Amino acid sequence: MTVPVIDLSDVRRGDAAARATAARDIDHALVDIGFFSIVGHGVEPALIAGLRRMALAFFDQPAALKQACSSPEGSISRGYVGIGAENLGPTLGLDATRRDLKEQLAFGPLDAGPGVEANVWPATPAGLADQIRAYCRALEGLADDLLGLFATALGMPLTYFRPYQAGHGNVLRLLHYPDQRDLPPATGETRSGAHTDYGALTILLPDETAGGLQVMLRGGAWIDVAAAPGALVVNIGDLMAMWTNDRWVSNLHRVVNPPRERAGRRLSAAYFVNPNPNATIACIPSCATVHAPPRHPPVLAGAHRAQKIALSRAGSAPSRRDPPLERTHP
Ligand SMILES: O=C(O)CCC(=O)C(=O)O
Ligand SMILES: [Fe+2]
Repeated sequence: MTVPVIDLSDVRRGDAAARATAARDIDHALVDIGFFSIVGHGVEPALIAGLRRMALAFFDQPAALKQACSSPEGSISRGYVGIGAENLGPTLGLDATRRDLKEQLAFGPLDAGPGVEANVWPATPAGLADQIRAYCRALEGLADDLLGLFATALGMPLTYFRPYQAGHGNVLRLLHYPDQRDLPPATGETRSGAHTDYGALTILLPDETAGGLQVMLRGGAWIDVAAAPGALVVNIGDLMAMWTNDRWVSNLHRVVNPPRERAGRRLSAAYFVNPNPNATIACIPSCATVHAPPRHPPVLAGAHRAQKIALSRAGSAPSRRDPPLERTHP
């Protein structure tokens, strides 16, 4: 089994039949594996190349310059976070004591609004802020297109998810996994521990040259998430799984170390599409029946995310009351 590829070119041209086909293919992918990749997504190759170049230029700066953009105390997903400070294994209670061998730089919504935390804009490299803004604008549009297709796939009106995004909590996270010749892993350390994403969906710009991203099949085997040049990878997070009553799987994924003989770093950019923090996420009407009543109590989107971020920073995790890893089909 491989991660399916979905071409959005005809959908973006307004072809109704292509839209119905894409919605069906997305539904199958999200039921089976929780991941798919997209081509024909409309994000300009030059925008992607520019983002990658700027991100690498940021991470290549001296540590003191990066630390000057540190995530403010108490902040959720803003600014620079160094190696080992946020680790994904502990967010599920898996790999609770392991560090992720990555550093990151995160940005929230571009438009400040009530209750929206300010971004930390690095002064260098010059042009980074403009590049981030342009990429985030493009991905905001793509996220809206995808959520429209998700709504169609679930038999709901096209704009069903839009109100949940109005004061969105989307986050762009640039992720740099250093060359491991400079940073040999300690026993058990990997680029990223196994985790599920927290929100509605994630649009990942992968590093197709470096590899390393893997997703778990329902049977328990790990497979590589291979992406064609120019493709973006889409997966859903916990809140979308709850919304769909576990019809769709918020699947376990991780980033493994490169083989010892294959050096090199990995640069990826994850755009996390998070519902409004004050939105209540409860089973979508089309996803419940008398025989399959809602399985999850309603949750406040912001509270779920804050809890996960706290676990990623805690270094150890309490056991979860409500394990999200459903390995059976609904
Ligand atoms: O860098 C990657 O390829 C994946 C990162 C990831 O899964 C995450 O940060 O949630
Ligand atoms: Fe992830």
